[in-house]
Amino acid sequence: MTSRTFSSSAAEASSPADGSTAPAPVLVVRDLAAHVAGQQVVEHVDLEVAATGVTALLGRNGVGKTSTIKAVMGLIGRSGTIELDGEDISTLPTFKVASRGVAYVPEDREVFSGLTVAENLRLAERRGGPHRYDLVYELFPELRERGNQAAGTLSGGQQQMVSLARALLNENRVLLIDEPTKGLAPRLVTDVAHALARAAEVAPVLLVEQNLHVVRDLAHHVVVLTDGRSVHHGDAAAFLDDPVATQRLLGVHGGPAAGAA
Ligand SMILES: Nc1ncnc2c1ncn2[C@@H]1O[C@H](COP(=O)(O)OP(=O)(O)OP(=O)(O)O)[C@@H](O)[C@H]1O
Repeated sequence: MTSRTFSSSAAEASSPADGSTAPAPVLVVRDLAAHVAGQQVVEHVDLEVAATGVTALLGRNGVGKTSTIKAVMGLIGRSGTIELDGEDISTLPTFKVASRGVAYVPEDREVFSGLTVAENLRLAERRGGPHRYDLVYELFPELRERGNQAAGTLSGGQQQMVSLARALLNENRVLLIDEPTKGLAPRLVTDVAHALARAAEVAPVLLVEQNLHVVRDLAHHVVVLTDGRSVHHGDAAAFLDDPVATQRLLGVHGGPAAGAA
């Protein structure tokens, strides 16, 4: 059933085949806690995003995956340690976290619907550049063709492309991407997964994703949350191949043919 149909390169990129030591993780989070409207939504999360490739952040609905990403971005109140390339960013406001090179692709795309595709991209340009329009249009040629179209009139998949393109436009140290295939038709899931694989060649990715086919194809490492706590870290394939662990932690029967959650 499952096959490496999108691209296996991202999943394999971060595996040092020669036995050499893996490079230091780009993002290290320790003892993260976060709250929204007086409610604690993240209790204790430790995670590392590998220096290359895709690290997947997994868990059942409502366990705190999105809140973890928002806490890293400083979008919700947080405590704990967050280091980017060894530098503490845990007290920085969101605009400074972003300007240090942490890109966020939110779950609901959040394009400016009244603006054109081109204007959405222009708005994302970070001062000083460089701006990688070549990469963006190579990955998403449709966005060039639809440059004058209002983003709100795009399909869900096309809006996802705009959202990913905004993150890829600038040189970032790490991409935090929240459920990019959510609600997309199977063909578009494949397209977005292709784009994610290419994105991971440009910058390491922390990916929240419910579709385990996509996780299997893209991710090298997984971090699994339960009730606001990180409870498992490790090799993605080993985790997905363990039906007991996937059943217990994700509520789906895993195993070598693990499918969508
Ligand atoms: N603005 C908010 N106000 C109150 N509770 C919130 C708010 N945002 C999130 N929560 C709660 O925090 C918990 C974690 O939510 P979060 O969206 O981080 O989970 P998730 O793992 O990303 O879920 P899903 O997979 O369903 O997107 C949930 O119980 C949710 O109801």
